[in-house]
Amino acid sequence: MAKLTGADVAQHADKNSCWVIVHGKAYDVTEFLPEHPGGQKIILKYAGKDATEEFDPIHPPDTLDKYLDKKFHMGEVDMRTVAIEEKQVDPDEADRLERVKNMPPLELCYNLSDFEYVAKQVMKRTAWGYYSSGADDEITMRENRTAFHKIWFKPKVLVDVENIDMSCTMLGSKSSIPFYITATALGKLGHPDGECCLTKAAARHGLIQMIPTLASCSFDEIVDAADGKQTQWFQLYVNKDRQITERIVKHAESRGMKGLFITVDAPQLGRREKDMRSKYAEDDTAVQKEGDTTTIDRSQGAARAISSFIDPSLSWKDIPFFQNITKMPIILKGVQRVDDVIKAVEHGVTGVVLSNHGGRQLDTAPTGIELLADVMAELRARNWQDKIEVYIDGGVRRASDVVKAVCLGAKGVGIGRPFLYAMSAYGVEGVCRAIQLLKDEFEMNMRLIGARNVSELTPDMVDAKGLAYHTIPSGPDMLHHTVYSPLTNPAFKAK
Ligand SMILES: Cc1cc2c(cc1C)[n+](S(=O)(=O)[O-])c1c(=O)[nH]c(=O)nc-1n2C[C@H](O)[C@H](O)[C@H](O)COP(=O)(O)O
Repeated sequence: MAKLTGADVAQHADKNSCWVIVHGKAYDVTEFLPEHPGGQKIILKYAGKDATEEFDPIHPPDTLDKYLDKKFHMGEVDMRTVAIEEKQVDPDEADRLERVKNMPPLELCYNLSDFEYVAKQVMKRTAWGYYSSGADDEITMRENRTAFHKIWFKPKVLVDVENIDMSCTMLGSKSSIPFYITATALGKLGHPDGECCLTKAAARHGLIQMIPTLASCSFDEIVDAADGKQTQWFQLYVNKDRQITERIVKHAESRGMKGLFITVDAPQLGRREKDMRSKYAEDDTAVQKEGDTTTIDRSQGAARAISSFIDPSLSWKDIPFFQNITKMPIILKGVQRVDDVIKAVEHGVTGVVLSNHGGRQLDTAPTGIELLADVMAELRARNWQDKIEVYIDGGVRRASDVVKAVCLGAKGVGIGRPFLYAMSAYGVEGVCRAIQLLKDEFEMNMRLIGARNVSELTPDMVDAKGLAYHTIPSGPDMLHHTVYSPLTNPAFKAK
């Protein structure tokens, strides 16, 4: 079949007949226009043209193959005949680079909050709205942070701590330190190289990276960006179509993934108002008009736009399906109760991540660190502590948080937003600096607590009684309040 030309596609450039080109193929999206969660405007901007650059940061590469009926796949386009729109740098990217120029040099970032401050200045609104948002009133997102402040160290003195070994193993793979880069979607919203930035930094620092299902970079791009020696895990959102899921899992295993993290806390994505607000501000066709009876909720931000495939019927009865299709260790990511950890052991999974998705799902769900203390007590009471690897994530911003989690029994700790923030202005170098800052803090903390290696970080080195008390308002957390509050931040006022 002859290829289409740019002129063929350009004839379909309005609401009545709208074709776009993505990765050299033409798609008729006319019927899809009113359903696009991101609104119609953004698609019509590229009607009859090549939309690849706009499409890539938000949509996993196989989105159209998976979700647009084949009858709307119009065929290959001879890209030599497509008028190059003067290939200008994406205007958002030009703006980002302009803002980066006014940021402090990387060496002036001394902690992860510095990166958060810089990211807020540098990122475009949709990126900051998406990355920084938590669900509803963001109580859990804040509690993720303050929970660590309720745990106090009980340091030992006069321990010979000249030689410190921070290394550990997680799921049988070596890591230079007991934290990993966790799965966070849409990496290209914050930086044009997306998740590949995280891959390169993880390789340089001997860290494990968890690759998200909803990455902006394709899965193979991320694996190809690895150095061939580093360990990568795969985070899975289970698709309603189990055949798609099976294909994805088998491919992940064939590419060398050393762990399958099944996300179990998101049968529906949480309601994140900063994400929604930035979506509205960008494109008011994304909201339903008077009399518009379609049921699509187009007011959601990037999150809902990309997650309609997730299967809300996923349940414990599905665990054998996964155990049959892969030899990878299976970890349930997003477990939030002690009795579900017990069930996980009984179902023979290898591990759990005690997590509330960074506070982006059920608001006032418990924090991973608080749950960890209860989980380990129950596992030890049954002498099951060696039957399952327990991880936590959420709100980790200091190495002392990692030390506390390991003392309480965590095998390792996932860190999300800080690496996105570090990447937004400084790319790979930013993520490497963030990791190095944590390593320096971790080594110092081990010396000061009196532990020479990770196995000496034990429960008797912390006093975690304070975890039982949920945050008593202790006055505004000005650092974060000024970063998050829409009241002090005009950028978040809807137009
Ligand atoms: C910050 C962030 C987190 C996301 C995330 C996207 C962002 C921007 N996304 S989300 O689009 O669905 O919400 C994912 C995801 O793809 N899959 C997942 O398992 N967890 C997702 N998480 C949760 C993440 O894996 C950690 O649980 C969380 O980031 C840990 O909290 P901190 O960010 O405070 O470290």
